[in-house]
Amino acid sequence: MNAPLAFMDPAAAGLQIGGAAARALSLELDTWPKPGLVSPFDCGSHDDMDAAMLLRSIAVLEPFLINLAEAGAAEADMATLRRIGIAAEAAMLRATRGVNTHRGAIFGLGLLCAACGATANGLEPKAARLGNIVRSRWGAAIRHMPVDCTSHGAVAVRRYGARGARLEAASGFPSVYEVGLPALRAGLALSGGDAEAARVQACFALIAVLDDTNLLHRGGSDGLAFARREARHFLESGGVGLAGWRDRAAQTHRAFVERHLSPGGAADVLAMALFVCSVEGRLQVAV
Ligand SMILES: CC(C)(COP(=O)(O)OP(=O)(O)OC[C@H]1O[C@@H](n2cnc3c(N)ncnc32)[C@H](O)[C@@H]1O)[C@@H](O)C(=O)NCCC(=O)NCCS
Ligand SMILES: Nc1ncnc2c1ncn2[C@@H]1O[C@H](COP(=O)(O)OP(=O)(O)OP(=O)(O)O)[C@@H](O)[C@H]1O
Repeated sequence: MNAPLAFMDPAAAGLQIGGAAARALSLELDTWPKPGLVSPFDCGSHDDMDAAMLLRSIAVLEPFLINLAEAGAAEADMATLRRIGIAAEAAMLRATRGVNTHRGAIFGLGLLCAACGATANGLEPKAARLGNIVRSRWGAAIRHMPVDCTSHGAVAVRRYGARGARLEAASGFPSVYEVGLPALRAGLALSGGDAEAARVQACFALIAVLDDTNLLHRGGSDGLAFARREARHFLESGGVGLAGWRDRAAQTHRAFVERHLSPGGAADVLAMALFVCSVEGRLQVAV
C-alpha cells in the first residue's frame, strides 16, 4: 500500500520528501517500454546516456531534492530555490561528464518538493494540491525568471509557440493532475492492478498531449505530431487493457528510436505524477 507520507516529525520531513522524489525518478527509469526513452533494457534514442548514468545522476540529486524540501518548509523565495536548482544542475553535469540527464526533472520535481516541504511545516494545508502551491507561491516569479535564449527549450518555445517546462510549472502542473494521475488510475483499472502497466499508460497519455520541447528540438513540429499520433493510437486501441499491450508499446518504442525522438518532458512529468501519488496518497496503491 502506498499511504501518504505522515510527516510525524517535521525535522525528518525533508529526508522523506527528497527520498520520495528520488524513488519517483527511479520508478520512471525502471518503466518499460517508454517510447524513445532510456530504461534498464536499452538507451532508447540516446547515444550519450544509459540507465547506469541516470542512476548515478539520481543519487547525486537526492540531497538537493531534500534541500529544496527544507527550503520550502522555511518559506524560501524563488531566488533561493533557483540557487539550489542551479547547484543541482551543476552537480548533475559533474556526475554525468556534461550530459543533461535530469534538467527538466530537477526543475519540476524540485518545485514540487519545495511545495511539499511547505505542507509538512504547516505553511500550507496538508490536503492542498502541490501544483497549486507552486502556482500560488512561486508562479509569478517563474514567469519572470531569466531565460537562456539559446536553450533547446527556449528555442522551441519561441519557434513553435510551445508551452514548455516553465509554463507547466507556473500554471500548477496541469499535465500532472489532469493527465498523469488520471492515466495512472485508468492504467491500474485496465490492467487489473499492474503497476508497471499503469506507468506505461501514463507515459503514453502524457506523450499524446504535452508540448514536449525535447520532441520539438529533435524532430520539429513533424516529430511532435508523429509522437502524439502514435501515443494516441496506442491509447485508442485499448492501451494497457489490450492483450499484447507490451509488444505494441515496444513497437512504438522502436518507431521513436528509428526517428531519434525522445519525449524527455513526458518522462519528467511521469516522475512528477509518481511523486505526487506517493506524497499526496491519491491512488492508495503503489505505482
Ligand atoms: C526552466 C528550466 C527547466 C530551463 O528551461 P529551458 O527551456 O532553458 O531548458 P530545456 O530546454 O533544457 O528544458 C528543460 C527540460 O524540461 C522538460 N520539458 C520539456 N517540455 C516540457 C513540458 N511541456 N512540460 C514539462 N517539462 C518539459 C524536458 O526534460 C527538458 O529537457 C530550468 O532548467 C531552469 O531554469 N533552471 C534554473 C534553476 C531553477 O530556477 N530551478 C528552480 C527550482 S528547482
Ligand atoms: N528515462 C529517460 N530517458 C531519457 N530522457 C529522460 C528520461 N527521464 C527524463 N528525461 C529527460 O530528458 C531530457 C534529456 O533529453 P535530451 O538528451 O533530448 O536533451 P538535450 O541534452 O537538451 O538534447 P540533445 O541530447 O539532443 O542535445 C532531460 O532533461 C531529462 O529530464
